[in-house]
Amino acid sequence: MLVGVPKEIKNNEFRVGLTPAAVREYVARGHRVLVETGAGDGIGAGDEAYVAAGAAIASQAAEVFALADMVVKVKEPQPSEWAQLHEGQILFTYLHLAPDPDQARGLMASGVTAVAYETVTDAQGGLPLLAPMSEVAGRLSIQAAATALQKPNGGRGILLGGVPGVAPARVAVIGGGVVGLHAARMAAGLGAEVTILDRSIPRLRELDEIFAGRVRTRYSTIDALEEEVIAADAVIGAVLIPGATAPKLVTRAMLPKMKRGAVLVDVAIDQGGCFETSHATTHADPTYVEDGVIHYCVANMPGAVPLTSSHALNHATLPFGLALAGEGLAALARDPHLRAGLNIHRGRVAHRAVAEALGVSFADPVGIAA
Ligand SMILES: NC(=O)C1=CN([C@@H]2O[C@H](COP(=O)(O)OP(=O)(O)OC[C@H]3O[C@@H](n4cnc5c(N)ncnc54)[C@H](O)[C@@H]3O)[C@@H](O)[C@H]2O)C=CC1
Ligand SMILES: CC(=O)C(=O)O
Ligand SMILES: [Mg+2]
Repeated sequence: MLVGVPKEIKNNEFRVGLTPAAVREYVARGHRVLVETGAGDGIGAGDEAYVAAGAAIASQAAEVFALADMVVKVKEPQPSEWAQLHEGQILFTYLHLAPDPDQARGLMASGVTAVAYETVTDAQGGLPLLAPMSEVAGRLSIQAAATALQKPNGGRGILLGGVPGVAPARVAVIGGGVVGLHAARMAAGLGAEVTILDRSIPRLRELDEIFAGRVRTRYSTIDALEEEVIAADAVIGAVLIPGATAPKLVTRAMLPKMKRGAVLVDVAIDQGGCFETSHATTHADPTYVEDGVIHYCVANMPGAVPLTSSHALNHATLPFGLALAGEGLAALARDPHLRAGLNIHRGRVAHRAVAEALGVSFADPVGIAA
């Protein structure tokens, strides 16, 4: 198969779909890889590193989109990229279609078979291609909160860990999955007073074991959520219902009750956000203020640390990408976990939760290679 890697074009997105080490794995299995010039610049991997790994270099993205049997990216295709995808081609990348009907229409019109990293599953009920970036974003969310809380940045002027004799900041983490765990770990590590809210009792039990009393856990009723949000200096939004639009858990009506200069970090913004007042921002202009509360809603947080993120992402995507390259659509027929990643096929939405969120009919992907 010819595997194509265009340079990412989303605002301040410095990750790359395949690292040189991943390219070498594809080439070792007899695939050809075509990489757009400069695609690896953000991780310090120049064209020469890709050539050494066995790739050919394309001078323009158009060449990659025209020739590739499978396009491997990081972020959802931007409008200029939808137009270049075509029938018979596989797209393997993050999509986050539920809150993005325009992209869904663009991909359906292109005829591409689009496999979304974020809905690929594993036998343990996890999301193995979302997890590494959730680890990164969870950890980054506390760096973002700490920065926003500084007075010159418009925040309350509180240090997350406090100092001896002065109370630390309070951090509420809504959703105790991968993002929530890593956010809580960083916040607790810096000395903050942390509460994690979740609706899964088994997960709250696990978190209680992991943190051994260092972090509080609370079942997320409306009451508990309101209490924690109002008391918090920083709130991290980290809920997920796979494929679906995020539930709006912090309402506009709660904001006036919050502390002035508190910060909301909506990591779930890529699924539409879990705060009613969230709208997506970019690394170029990451925050805005509503009702005296700072909002940080960057949808590609890991793009800010591309060295860490690109390697972590490639480690997770590699076996699935190799299966797609080796077997084509038959890999989707064989592996139900990879098939769970299928979002668009033959102009139809092939993921039930995505179809429900978009209000379109669902085309069952079973028997896809037939
Ligand atoms: N902004 C960014 O750059 C990035 C965003 N993300 C996003 O972060 C979000 C969280 O991802 P993960 O932690 O990997 O998901 P996860 O599936 O590991 O965890 C989600 C947690 O939310 C809980 N939950 C669901 N509904 C809830 C509710 N109503 N109240 C309380 N808890 C609830 C679940 O029980 C689960 O423990 C996703 O939307 C993901 O796409 C992930 C990486 C980067
Ligand atoms: C998960 C995701 O959307 C990201 O890493 O940008
Ligand atoms: Mg995202």
